[in-house]
Amino acid sequence: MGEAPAFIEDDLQKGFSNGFDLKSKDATPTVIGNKAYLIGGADDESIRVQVWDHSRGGWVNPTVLGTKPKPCKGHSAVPLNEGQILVIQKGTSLDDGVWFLEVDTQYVREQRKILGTEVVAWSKGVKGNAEKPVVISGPSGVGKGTLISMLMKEFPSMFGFSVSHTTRAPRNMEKDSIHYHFTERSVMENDIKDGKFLEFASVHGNLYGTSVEAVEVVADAGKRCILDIDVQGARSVRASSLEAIFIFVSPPSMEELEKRLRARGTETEEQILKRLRNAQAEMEQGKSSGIFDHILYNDNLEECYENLKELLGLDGNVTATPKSSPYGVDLPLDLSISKIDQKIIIKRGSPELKTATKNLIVLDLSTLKGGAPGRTRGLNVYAIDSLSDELNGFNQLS
Ligand SMILES: Nc1nc2c(ncn2[C@@H]2O[C@H](COP(=O)(O)OP(=O)(O)O)[C@@H](O)[C@H]2O)c(=O)[nH]1
Ligand SMILES: Nc1ncnc2c1ncn2[C@@H]1O[C@H](COP(=O)(O)OP(=O)(O)O)[C@@H](O)[C@H]1O
Repeated sequence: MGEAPAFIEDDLQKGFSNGFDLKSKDATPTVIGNKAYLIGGADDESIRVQVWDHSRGGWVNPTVLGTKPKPCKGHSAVPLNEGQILVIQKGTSLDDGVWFLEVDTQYVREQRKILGTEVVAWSKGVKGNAEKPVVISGPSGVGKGTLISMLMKEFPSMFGFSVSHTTRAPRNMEKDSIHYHFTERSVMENDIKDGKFLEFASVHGNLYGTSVEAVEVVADAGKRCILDIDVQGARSVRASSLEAIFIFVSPPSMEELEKRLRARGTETEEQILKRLRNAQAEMEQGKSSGIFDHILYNDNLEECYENLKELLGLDGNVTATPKSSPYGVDLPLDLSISKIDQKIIIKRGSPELKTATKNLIVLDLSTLKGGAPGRTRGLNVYAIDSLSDELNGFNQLS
């Protein structure tokens, strides 16, 4: 698995002229298809990646997307079947040390077309049960914010709000970095150009957007992400790799919507009229675009909230998922890795060492969700005493 084919062997014989220290074990390329990926040799603040493209017969410096892992004292790389390379950093904590380098996923292929260059993308692996993020859309004043607040209040450890960026001015009670990241248009436009946004849209004359970081922060906390975004944003997210549940909140009537918007008292008359005009189009798109999995009618608030909970599977006795152990554990410098189906076994100490109690850490990759841009969620991590019979005959990788 992942052994260097002849073309790589030839290049190794000749010696790379790409500045990598091939005496280091970490400089062994990982092969996927007819390309080899050399990970290592930090050039600045992050780990460097180079690609050997056999069809072009040369080394390529790819465009590297995503938050990059910090340089570390070494790593093990394991090719996965899904166009990804699992990179486990030695000498770091398990929370920070599990990364996926996407080299041929749908996102990477799309970006390759857009950018016209070789592309790879980093995505950090995070624990948790990988419940799908929840996208909530609907016209201004329908009650999205109210419903989300109720959910966050009842299930604070389960949900995390994706704090959007906006160029609109803050309302009286709104706090920067809690309700929105209030931003200058020029700053936000530059950040969009730099690929920092998962989606963005112009809504009611202002720019709004979800940064990749906004959803990463929630995933890192092991929580289910809630996004309050407009229909255009929902369409972009639908087309992305985020794999969310899409809910459109509809008012009982346009008259009631206007009443709520006016009663909220946060907008000028001009802004209210603009929001009501846009509401017509949003209602049509919301109900007919095929983007949304569910339409929720917000007539009676309590009833609507109960329906929302039912959609999210929260209507029974729900307890927060316990944090999976052994997070907080350090990945030692002398670890060895094996792969059995969808499980990665990390053994502390060299392969020859006898396994001590709880010396094996299992990374179960079978429930992974998401990926670049953003985190790879659903990493299941646990410690075991010894390899059971079913795990016998595993394939030593490094
Ligand atoms: N596309 C997109 N829309 C957003 C984002 N954040 C908020 N919105 C939408 O922008 C619209 C206006 O939001 P806001 O100014 O808070 O007004 P409100 O809907 O009346 O509370 C709403 O439809 C939000 O769902 C975002 O990050 N991306
Ligand atoms: N079912 C409902 N019945 C009456 N008023 C509601 C209902 N749901 C929300 N509201 C009120 O309507 C106003 C707009 O709600 P809000 O959550 O701010 O909407 P949005 O976030 O969709 O713009 C708020 O004053 C809120 O208290």
